Amino acid sequence: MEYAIEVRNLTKRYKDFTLDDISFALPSGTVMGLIGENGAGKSTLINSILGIADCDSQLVSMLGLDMKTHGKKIKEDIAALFSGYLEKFGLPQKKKIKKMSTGMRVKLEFAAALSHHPKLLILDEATSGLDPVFRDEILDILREFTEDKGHAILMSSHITSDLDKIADYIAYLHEGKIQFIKTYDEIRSDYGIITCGQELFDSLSRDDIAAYKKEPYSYQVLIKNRGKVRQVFQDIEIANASVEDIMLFCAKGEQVK
Ligand SMILES: Nc1ncnc2c1ncn2[C@@H]1O[C@H](COP(=O)(O)OP(=O)(O)OP(=O)(O)O)[C@@H](O)[C@H]1O
Repeated sequence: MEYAIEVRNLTKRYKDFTLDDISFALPSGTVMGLIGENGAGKSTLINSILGIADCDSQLVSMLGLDMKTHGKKIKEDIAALFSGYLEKFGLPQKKKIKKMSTGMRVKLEFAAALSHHPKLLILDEATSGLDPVFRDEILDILREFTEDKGHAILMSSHITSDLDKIADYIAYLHEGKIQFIKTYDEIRSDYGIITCGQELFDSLSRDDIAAYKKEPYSYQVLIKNRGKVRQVFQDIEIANASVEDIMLFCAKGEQVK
């Protein structure tokens, strides 16, 4: 399989934060959504991959080339967009551009980035601050981009509903560590939510509980081995867990010890 991005054992240490031993591969022709709460390390990961931040790694390769030895060539074939891109990089903002709405400006940035015909797009919260109509237009542009099987996208976003519409894989980063990288099919078949009382909660295998929330008279349980739980408990109701549910459970729920 050809990979648009391959990262092995990437670690980046700040004084109070460590992006810890990250490994993943993004197949060509696919879109990976990078999610995680504020401060989880999404921008640090993207900046490390792009060489904007120094990091330790065994391998960072993009479009089949090693970033250490072919950084210049790789950068010709990738486009990276960040939130507030124009401001951040001090690009000339002519009056006409200044007068544009945020939505128009972001569309312009995408158009400019794509006009170089990149093979890989790396987007860090690039659509944040846009209303649903503009975000939808950007998603259409991204969908068109991925129709070419030689193209790929890595995009961080807090708007999980956007990722639901476009991503093939979801990578969930929590406190500097990758919690999982899964396809939507895997997420649907692996995870589920059970609302239950103490008795059922106690009889669930601890290995099958990803996280739970205790409510006054019941438990909300995010299970992670849905098929196995279903085999044991044939009559219980298991609701589907969205990517947002999983994030909320893992970030705010309790873990079994
Ligand atoms: N240059 C830096 N020096 C020291 N610490 C940093 C630096 N850049 C980021 N950090 C820390 O690294 C952690 C991860 O930050 P990062 O911006 O990667 O998270 P994020 O997942 O992108 O968050 P957000 O969703 O809020 O953008 C934070 O605790 C942040 O304070």
